[in-house]
Amino acid sequence: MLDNIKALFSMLNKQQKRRIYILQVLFLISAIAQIATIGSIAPFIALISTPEILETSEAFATVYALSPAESYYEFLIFYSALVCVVIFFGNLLSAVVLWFSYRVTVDTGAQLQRRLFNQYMSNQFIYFMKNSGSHMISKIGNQIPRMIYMVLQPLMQLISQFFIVSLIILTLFVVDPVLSIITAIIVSAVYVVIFFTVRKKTVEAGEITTYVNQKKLEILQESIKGIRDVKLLHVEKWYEEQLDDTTRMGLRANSYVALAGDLPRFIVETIIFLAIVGLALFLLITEGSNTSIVQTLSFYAMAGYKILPAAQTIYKSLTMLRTHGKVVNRVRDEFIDAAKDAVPDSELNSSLSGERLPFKQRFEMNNVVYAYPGEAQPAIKDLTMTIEANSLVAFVGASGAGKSTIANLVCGLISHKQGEILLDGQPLTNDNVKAWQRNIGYVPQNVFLINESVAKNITFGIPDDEIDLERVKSAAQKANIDGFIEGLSDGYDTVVGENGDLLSGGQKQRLAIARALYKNPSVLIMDEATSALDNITERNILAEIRKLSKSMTVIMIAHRLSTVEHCDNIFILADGNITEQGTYNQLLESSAYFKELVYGKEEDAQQA
Ligand SMILES: Nc1ncnc2c1ncn2[C@@H]1O[C@H](COP(=O)(O)OP(=O)(O)OP(=O)(O)O)[C@@H](O)[C@H]1O
Repeated sequence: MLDNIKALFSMLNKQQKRRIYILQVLFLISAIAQIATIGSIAPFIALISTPEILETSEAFATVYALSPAESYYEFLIFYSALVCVVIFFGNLLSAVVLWFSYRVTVDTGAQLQRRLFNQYMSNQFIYFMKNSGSHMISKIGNQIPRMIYMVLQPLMQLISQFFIVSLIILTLFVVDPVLSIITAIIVSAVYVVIFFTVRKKTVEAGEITTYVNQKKLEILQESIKGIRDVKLLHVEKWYEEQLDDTTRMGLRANSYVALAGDLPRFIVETIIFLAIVGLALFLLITEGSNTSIVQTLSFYAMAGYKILPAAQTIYKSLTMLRTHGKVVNRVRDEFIDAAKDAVPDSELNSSLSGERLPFKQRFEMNNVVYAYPGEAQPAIKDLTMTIEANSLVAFVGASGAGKSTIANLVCGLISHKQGEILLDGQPLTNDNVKAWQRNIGYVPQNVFLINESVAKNITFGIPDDEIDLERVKSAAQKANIDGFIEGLSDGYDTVVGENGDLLSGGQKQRLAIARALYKNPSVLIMDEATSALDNITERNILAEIRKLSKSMTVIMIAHRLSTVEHCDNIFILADGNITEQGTYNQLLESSAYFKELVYGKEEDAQQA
């Protein structure tokens, strides 16, 4: 458990630690205030039950003399008011400290979530290819809140209640050392025995909770995102049962932890009640009926009334720490892992604005080698090529030949390990890659759309007040989707549904093209970006793209040869390298592979 607490503190920054230390001081002050409330009740009861105490007790006589009261009743009112003030301010202070404690812990959680998200975002593109999205979502959305609510908050409660219990026992010790030691031993023995009896199962319950949270997320993502397959395979019931089984497993674990946390209360409550009854009988037998018995009993009853919930909270907090402690180490490890290859925070940019790298002549790759992390075989092998600025080029090749990998290298989303990439003769490095990326518009194979308006999908990532509607319309026109958008009920304000579910595949692709063009890129990369379009729409877009390529470099990754006919240069890729290049007509002459592709196409056309 100490290991978990250390791990938790290792994640906090200086300010967070300072606030937690301040909180400890406040806990101590609040505990002292609570003790004052206990201490003020017993004399009050004595004063009511025995008015003559004002003369018999030296302490009462002194307070009476110092007070403005001139009679017993006036003093009773004065003392009652004093008790009320002590109780009111004591509890007010405790409430304020509790509020501050929640603020500090919740704030810490929010900051940690933001920091982990920032670390994820500071990673290279490859990090997101290696790590699953649900894993990252679960860390931020699930495990950090669990760490805050199930570990940090219980830890703070444990410390605050520990102060209260210790001070009560200390006060009892001053009043009656033997009795206080016996109380402390009995109460702690009950808690310790139960804690050690249930601790193994509570740790297991914590592990089950971690598993269940992750599993539920996966089941929900799989079934909802893969709804088409789920429906066609008729496996809705299977997913429902999976979800139900997993949820039940989690609930069983949680109810065990809840029961283990509440169980000792009943035992300790009974013991304390019996102890007070026993004490009353003992005092009656040894001292006879007198006022000091009432005073002593009310003091112990008040102490018991305060000590019981405090001890219970300590125990429950310990059970929570035991159950969920491991989540802290997991989050800490995630911070370490995500920080390994993260770039410094200052290099992250939150807008499109910023310097662009001038690109006027050519893009070159010289003997570039790229292997995906953990892969023995490079995906790109000793590749050399030149793309002239403001030209229209295409990459053609079999599936897995390396086309998308080249596109990622051109974008600087992945970094080559050998060889060099030159932009107008200048090497592409970590220092200029951001400025280079501002030049690039990328249309991916799988279009990602957000559940927002058409305009926001085109301007993706731009703050609302910076959206330029004229530019949006111009991009839509070039992508051949302006007519469709204007025909929609809300035009550019029409919401497209989650991942564009209210649109056809071709409409999604054209929105993605408009999004890439909105950036006014000097390089446009289209990764199979017209595959879902009908022939006429594709022809219209390609005509537009050809016009654009007079003032923009266009790189197309293509399976369909119809898209490459008018290219200035076509690169044929096989097994991570360029095997041939030339114009459409040149390749028809020189490349057997290309010829086969074209003949295939012609045969298809004839069949159609
Ligand atoms: N994230 C990755 N990790 C490991 N290997 C990868 C990864 N992505 C791609 N590869 C491998 O790199 C090689 C090139 O893949 P790439 O996606 O670039 O091919 P492609 O020509 O674009 O294929 P397709 O036309 O099917 O999209 C393939 O052998 C592929 O298995």
